[in-house]
Amino acid sequence: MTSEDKGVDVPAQRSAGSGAEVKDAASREVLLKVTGLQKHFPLKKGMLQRSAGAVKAVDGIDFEVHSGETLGVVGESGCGKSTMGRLITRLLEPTAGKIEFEGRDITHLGVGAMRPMRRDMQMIFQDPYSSLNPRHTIGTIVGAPFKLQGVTPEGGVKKEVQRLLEVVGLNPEHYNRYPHEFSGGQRQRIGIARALALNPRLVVADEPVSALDVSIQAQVVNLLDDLQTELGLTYVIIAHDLSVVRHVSDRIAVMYLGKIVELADRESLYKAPMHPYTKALLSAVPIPDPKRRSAKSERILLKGDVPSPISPPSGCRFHTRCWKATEICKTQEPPLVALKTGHQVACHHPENAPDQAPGETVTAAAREAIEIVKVQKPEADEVRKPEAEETAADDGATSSDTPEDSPKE
Ligand SMILES: Nc1ncnc2c1ncn2[C@@H]1O[C@H](COP(=O)(O)OP(=O)(O)OP(=O)(O)O)[C@@H](O)[C@H]1O
Repeated sequence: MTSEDKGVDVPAQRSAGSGAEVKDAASREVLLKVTGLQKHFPLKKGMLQRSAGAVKAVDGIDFEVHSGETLGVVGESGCGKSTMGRLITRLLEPTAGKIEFEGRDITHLGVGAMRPMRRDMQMIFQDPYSSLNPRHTIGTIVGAPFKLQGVTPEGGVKKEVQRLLEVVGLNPEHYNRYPHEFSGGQRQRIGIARALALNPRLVVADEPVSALDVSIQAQVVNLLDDLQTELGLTYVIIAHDLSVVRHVSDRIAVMYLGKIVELADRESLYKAPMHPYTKALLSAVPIPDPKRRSAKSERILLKGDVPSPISPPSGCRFHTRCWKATEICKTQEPPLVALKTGHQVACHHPENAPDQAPGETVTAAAREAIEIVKVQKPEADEVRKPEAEETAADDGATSSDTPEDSPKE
């Protein structure tokens, strides 16, 4: 990462004060509150388009996001993370539940009523290749939110767009260039500049780095982190594995088949995960400590695929893949409850906490549910925060580089 990224100059935007202040987010006001949120996509079949059930993509989730914090949301592909992100930014209409933003119920606001709210909540998308219109210059792309909202920033749109490009570490002189002239990392910076244009309060980033090269991932994650400190942003960052959100999240929600199965402070979740699913996900995360990196460790391989969200398993949805499952797990859905301060889990037999259904016998299927493998943890495939700045190849996104002299990844 470059020094330009670090010392972002943001005079016209909301300032958060010190980073420490920002990271003490749990004590801050609740910016977003989600209660019983559901999204069921109806399935139709035949010529008559008869109803044939529904994909229960998000199936009753509750959480809060505090002003200035980062909530990481993780889970395997198809567990409903993107749908959740699109619901909270109101790009999708919920089937049930409630979404409150700054205390206001926005669950069913129409397009017109949502327009002014859009300034306050923005989304960054996964694919920096398809999320930018190839026929528009980056000036037009980053300036689009001003046009859509009918807002003229002080000094005019061009000046503000150039300032935003600088804020995200791009050369403001590249205002008239097209997306194809930029590398993946640079395009994601363009997406970030566009998201920041209207000085939002909440930014939902849906897998913001998963389409990027590993060395570039660290730079973009660091940029998001720096921007949060500078601008007082609140983030919901969606990722499919825990290594991406590890350094930037204050709290982490783990999703499985449309449900939140664990929600905890980062420290608590990494040190003592309670849900067996989280434990399995964590066992796949590379060890960040360089001294321990060559250490052998155990990886929990979950056998079997994620069941279909059209007809999820009864009781605890994870019971078909869990090595601790008992009869109660098959029949009773465990509620998401706080078993420790700041640590909620939905499990009858949690790890690192008293068993909620002691005396139950593990089912025969559970004994076959996983495979434990000894692995030498790889060194390279992780998002490292400080080291990445020293070692990662620059993605050419500095204000002094040009797209020509910085080859695309
Ligand atoms: N518009 C839609 N119509 C029908 N089903 C949908 C729709 N959008 C998503 N789904 C389904 O909802 C479920 C959750 O999808 P979602 O994209 O939210 O998961 P995800 O955790 O973000 O996965 P990924 O990491 O692969 O994007 C999946 O089974 C998906 O196929």
